Amino acid sequence: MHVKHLRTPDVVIGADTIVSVDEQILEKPVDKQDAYRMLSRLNGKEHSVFTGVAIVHCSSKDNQLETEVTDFYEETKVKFSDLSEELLWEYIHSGEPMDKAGGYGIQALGGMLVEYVHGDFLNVVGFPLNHFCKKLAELYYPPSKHNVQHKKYDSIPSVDTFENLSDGENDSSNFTEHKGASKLDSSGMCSSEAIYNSENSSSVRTGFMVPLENQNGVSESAPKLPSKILDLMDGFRASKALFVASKLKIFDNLKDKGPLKAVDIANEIGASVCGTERLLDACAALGLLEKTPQGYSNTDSANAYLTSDGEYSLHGYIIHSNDHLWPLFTNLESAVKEGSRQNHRAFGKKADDLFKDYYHSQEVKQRFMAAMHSIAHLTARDVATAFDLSRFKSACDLGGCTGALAHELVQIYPNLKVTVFDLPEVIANTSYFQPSGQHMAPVTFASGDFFKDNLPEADLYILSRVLHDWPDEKIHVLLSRISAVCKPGSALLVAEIVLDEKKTYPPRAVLQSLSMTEGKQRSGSEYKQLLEKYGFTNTQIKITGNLLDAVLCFKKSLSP
Ligand SMILES: C[S@@+](CC[C@H](N)C(=O)[O-])C[C@H]1O[C@@H](n2cnc3c(N)ncnc32)[C@H](O)[C@@H]1O
Repeated sequence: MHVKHLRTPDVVIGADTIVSVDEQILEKPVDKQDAYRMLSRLNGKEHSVFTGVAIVHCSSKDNQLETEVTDFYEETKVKFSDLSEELLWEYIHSGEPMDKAGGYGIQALGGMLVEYVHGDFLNVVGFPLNHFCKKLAELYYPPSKHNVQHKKYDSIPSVDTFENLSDGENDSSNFTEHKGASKLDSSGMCSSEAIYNSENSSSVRTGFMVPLENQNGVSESAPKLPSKILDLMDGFRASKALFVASKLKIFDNLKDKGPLKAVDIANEIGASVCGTERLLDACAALGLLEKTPQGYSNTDSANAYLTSDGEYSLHGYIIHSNDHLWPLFTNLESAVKEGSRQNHRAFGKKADDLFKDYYHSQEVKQRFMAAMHSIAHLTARDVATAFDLSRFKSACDLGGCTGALAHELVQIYPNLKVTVFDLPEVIANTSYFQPSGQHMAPVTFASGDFFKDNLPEADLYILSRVLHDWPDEKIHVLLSRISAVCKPGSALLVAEIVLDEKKTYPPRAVLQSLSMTEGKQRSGSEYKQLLEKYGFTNTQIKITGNLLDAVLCFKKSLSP
């Protein structure tokens, strides 16, 4: 403007907004699938919306442009409720997500996805007006350092118009009483006011927050609460409350019932009334239960995921987390110091083979299988549809456990026959997990050891949550054996959490690694490299937005 139109603007304002979840930035989706990936990441979780703003104050001196830049950002926390696939897709089909950071617009249809907003709503819309006004006021009316009494505002400061701010006639030593202050107070919009007493004049002005400085010039404004750190500090209490409520079958007892009083639930589960009441309140505080004067009841999420017979129940995995992972994680310090698994400390004996350890007792085995089943069932649809597998006629799910993925595959691809291959002690216990009322013919179960025994013939092999468990030598044996039986053009589908290239996302995978199995989690390029070593090419990676991602690769044709 200065050069082209020979006019110097007073001020230029730039702003842009991003959405961030689990330390990742979500920009605008490039297509519907990308919008789905973003919205699935936000589903049921709290995320942050940041807007960065730059205010460039311009002036010209001797025809030279002079600029002074002030920048700031505003963060607002937004939580999505637990949303169904149908709702997400309906929202995506509305077309609204496409030009919006994070794939939603809170001011329109996207508002229905949001459970709560902590902070400035307008910041989520795209511009943090309140913070901006405060900044403008600071810039144009810097407060005197002396005698500043400070009180905090809850609401928008009383700036009549922006013209008032930019007229340049007022300065910090020449405040006049601002009529808006009492108007706002009486209407209840502002909870308090800031009062400045300069040496020469006593005047009242409202409009912006100024940190009070003590005699040493040190700011005494309250520090910003580190909410993420505080949440992590409390995380273990919340996890344990969920585990114990699941173990005591609180969610099962409340299923399909009206609100129940603590005393009734305590009687049902054979626990103390005072202890039960505290646990129920903790579950209500964590959003797992509803509490009303009539008593406690399950939330929709608790009915769907926390009851032991819910279709997508996570009960199995929660019990595994309580009984197996929790004792291991309480020995994390030793695990880190020694660089090894801590089964001997947690369970009193060393684990030579991860699975022998799980399968040494019927109870532990069933618990482990239920845990695997709950995650496999929840992820099976997304893994099965990550790629079009309709060209394959037969598949073999190696280490396929209860057959949850196999059953989903045959539903989606009716021409596919799937064999689930697992250790004999697992195959002997799969009947409990089979879906009822389905035509079962296309899924068969075969027992064997994939390191030693003949692998069933198939034109698609599957390794779901297998590779991350084993050290490189074992992976070498397994992939060499699969590669040897795989005909050119046949494929291998790997289902794992695929790490980003920095290997810090998603945190779930990085935290799983702390269990110190001899295996490891890998990034997309690491999977590609590993699979290429065993003759698999054309590797495609699909980040599903679910708990497991998918990698598909094809056996290279023999060179002529
Ligand atoms: C982490 S679980 C994953 C189960 C299932 N694929 C899923 O994604 O839910 C690993 C599976 O590999 C099986 N497994 C371990 N060692 C095996 C072996 N030597 N031969 C065949 N299966 C094995 C285990 O019994 C278990 O079912």
